[in-house]
Amino acid sequence: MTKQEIIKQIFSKKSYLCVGLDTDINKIPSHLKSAEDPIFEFNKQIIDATYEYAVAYKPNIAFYEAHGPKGWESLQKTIEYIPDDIFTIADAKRGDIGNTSKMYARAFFEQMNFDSITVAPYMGSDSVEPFLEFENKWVILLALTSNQGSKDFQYLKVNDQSLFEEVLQKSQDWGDSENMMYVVGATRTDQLEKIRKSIPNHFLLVPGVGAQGGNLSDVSEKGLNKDCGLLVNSSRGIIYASDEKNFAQVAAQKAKSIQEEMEGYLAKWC
Ligand SMILES: O=c1ccn([C@@H]2O[C@H](COP(=O)(O)O)[C@@H](O)[C@H]2O)c(=O)[nH]1
Repeated sequence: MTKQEIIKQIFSKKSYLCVGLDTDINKIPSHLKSAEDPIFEFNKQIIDATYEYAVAYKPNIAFYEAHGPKGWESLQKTIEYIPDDIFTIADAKRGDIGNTSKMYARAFFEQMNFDSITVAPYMGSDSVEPFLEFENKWVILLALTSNQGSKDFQYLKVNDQSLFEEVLQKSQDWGDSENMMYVVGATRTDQLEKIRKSIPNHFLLVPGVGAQGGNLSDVSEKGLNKDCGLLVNSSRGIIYASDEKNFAQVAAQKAKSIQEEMEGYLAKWC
């Protein structure tokens, strides 16, 4: 999917919501557990209910890998079910020596046809570049993550700046705002203005609103640019809003209320 296609979706739906499909068999409503593929059945109903309000879906690959071959099958069915006009993110956090990264890229871009994949920058340019060789596919590079442990390394000083700033700067040599986005946690808004200044045109994937306590208003005020430039993810806050039979309806209400808030911010800041 191209940047222009992403922007078109955002302004037509008036939403920059990404729904995270972190589907945990232990958290899905009990009436679905007798289905042939409960994980896919849950995802299907969540997608049907939230499609109107979302521009992206982000299955976190760990939740599927944990079930072995059956989990990969649920993931494949899920990705095939997501409508073509929706941006898809494989939250896989991959990255290895070049010839291995190439295989990861083939798995997620060719076999599963994801639009994008999250990649860890730690192994450097040759671990990221193989993902950038695919046309209309995106690398979403981890920059400043939402978890507590981000403080262990990401703020360490390197060349007079924080390591995450070094990642932002150095990676400008690898790709551009047409094929690279960055992960910046919603719990890190104290850095967001500065990040937006240093990469004015890139999209940011922002996880951490909802269950992790990040604030959508703050993220939007500091992170929006003229093209929107944000995909804000919520997983548990939407998909597990209810564990009753009406879970999909409740998920839709949650997604709708986030979309309505986003509509206001788009009108104000873009
Ligand atoms: O910095 C990061 C990078 C990735 N994630 C992932 O996003 C979702 C967040 O889920 P919630 O339930 O909305 O908290 C999850 O898949 C994480 O692995 C992140 O949270 N922070």
